[in-house]
Amino acid sequence: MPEIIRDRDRLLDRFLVSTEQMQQIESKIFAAGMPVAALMEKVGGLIARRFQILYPRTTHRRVGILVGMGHNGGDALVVARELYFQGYEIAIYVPSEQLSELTNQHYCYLSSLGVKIVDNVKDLTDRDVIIDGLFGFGLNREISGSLFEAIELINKSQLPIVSIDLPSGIHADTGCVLGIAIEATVTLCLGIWKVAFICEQAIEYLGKAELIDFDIPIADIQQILGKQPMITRMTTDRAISNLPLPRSSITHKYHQGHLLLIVGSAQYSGAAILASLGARATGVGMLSIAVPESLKPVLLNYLPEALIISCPETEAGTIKSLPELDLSKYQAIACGCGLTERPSKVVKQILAANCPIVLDADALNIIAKLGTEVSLASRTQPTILTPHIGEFKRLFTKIPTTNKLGAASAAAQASGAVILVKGARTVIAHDGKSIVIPDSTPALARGGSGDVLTGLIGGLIATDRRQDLDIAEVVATAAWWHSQAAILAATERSQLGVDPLTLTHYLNIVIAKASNNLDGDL
Ligand SMILES: NC(=O)C1=CN([C@@H]2O[C@H](COP(=O)(O)OP(=O)(O)OC[C@H]3O[C@@H](n4cnc5c(N)ncnc54)[C@H](OP(=O)(O)O)[C@@H]3O)[C@@H](O)[C@H]2O)[C@@H](O)CC1
Ligand SMILES: Nc1ncnc2c1ncn2[C@@H]1O[C@H](COP(=O)(O)OP(=O)(O)O)[C@@H](O)[C@H]1O
Ligand SMILES: [K+]
Repeated sequence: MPEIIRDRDRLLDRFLVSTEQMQQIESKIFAAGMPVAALMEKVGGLIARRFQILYPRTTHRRVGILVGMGHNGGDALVVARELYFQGYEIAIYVPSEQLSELTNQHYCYLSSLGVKIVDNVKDLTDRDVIIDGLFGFGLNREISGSLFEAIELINKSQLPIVSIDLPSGIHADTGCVLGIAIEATVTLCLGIWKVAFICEQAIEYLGKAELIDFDIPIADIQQILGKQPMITRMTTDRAISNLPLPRSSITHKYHQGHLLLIVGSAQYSGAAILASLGARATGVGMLSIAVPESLKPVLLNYLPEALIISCPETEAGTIKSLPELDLSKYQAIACGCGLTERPSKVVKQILAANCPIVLDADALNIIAKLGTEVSLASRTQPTILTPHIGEFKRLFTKIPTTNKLGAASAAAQASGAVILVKGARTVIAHDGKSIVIPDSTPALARGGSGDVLTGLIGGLIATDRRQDLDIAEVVATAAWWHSQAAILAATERSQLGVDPLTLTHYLNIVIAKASNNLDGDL
């Protein structure tokens, strides 16, 4: 029986493949009897149908199509033929003379139909829209010569471009630009998300990315990627199912977790407020906030429900020491936002706590100075480090950062911690597995956004009561939540209107919306 479509969509959206894995999956399908030509026909048909919705003939009749020598070009030719029969006015440009067999057959048939074939890519620049079928995941070296010039010219034309599978020029496994790449308006990724779609260097080329499902059996995907794949994408249904929702009707505050935040200084009091408001959105049962004593009034003004722990402070307004505290009563501790690097003794004390701890910002710089691995060596409970790339370099001086996914997993392996590397695409690595947050917004690129995330992570860990939920899954859920709230806020207020305080207001709204949408699906 075919997979139930809704479940299939949800599962498919979590997968991420390398070129090699995609080729292995493809081989399985072909070995099982699916003819290669039939698959290309099916994929081309799906792309053509999607294209007609995105760019109807009534508004985008004149279509220019770039055709490469491999199967990406073959897909493009099937699309060309289908659109031709739907009444689009097609012109194709085929820069290579050596086409692969199947691609060549489609080319011959199109020629026989009298479809316009142009010799110069310039002749495509007066079109309404371009379809890019030059290279897919078969791109394996730098683009140069006339191909380079063709891509350059098409990019300059400012026409909308629909890329098939990948923007030509983007390497499927690294997201790197090999010489030059098509700047797509829309990219229709075929079958399974390729790694490039979560690489920061590819973001500006992908445009709006969509997955075109061509019915690869889930069992075949799982045979190659494993039942628990090494790298997965955090998706809406996955994240929502990880939240502490719905609550038990008979729960009480002491069953909803107790989070201790250790944050703030006179200089950075706002960071303490933002982390606290992030934590508040998780509904954590009890929230204790340790701050320098002079910050108590301002914190209470924002969070009257919080238990403020007034700490003795230095002349500079930083935490001097923690008062006598029983750390065993907290389900999680998050530390570092706005702390400054002075309270290193406090951070050392926290490292000895027998509960999960989240270290961010100044706490990261403190442990980097103490020696990251040495500092974490005696931890028995999970440690979560949430560096941006600058902090990461200080924490793990020997790990190269060109490949963020690789860097995060190397750091997780070296330290035993859960590593969350921030940025346009946040990555979470732990225990040989990585989770990527596939969607976000540059609206978050402003001071204070990260403080909100620290509070969210701490709050979610403290409230988590499920035994089966991996700690990295909880951390990734918080990061997904953070991005989704920013996306919603940016939609309603523009990318400029997502100051961190506003972001905290959207945290609960976005969850209510996402849960309602999922319920509506059922
Ligand atoms: N697998 C699947 O599940 C499905 C795959 N499908 C489709 O197939 C696509 C992959 O097809 P593909 O393997 O033929 O590779 P593709 O990207 O068309 O190009 C390879 C050609 O380019 C050449 N070449 C490389 N770099 C170059 C450069 N810099 N400059 C110049 N040339 C360069 C390379 O040359 P070679 O290395 O052989 O010398 C080779 O000839 C995939 O993206 C999707 O669209 C779907 O139809 C159905 C399901
Ligand atoms: N271009 C971007 N696109 C998406 N998210 C971004 C972008 N730039 C930054 N972010 C996110 O914003 C947050 C910034 O955190 P951080 O660098 O710690 O700042 P701060 O310490 O000032 O709060 C992180 O969650 C990061 O992933
Ligand atoms: K392409």
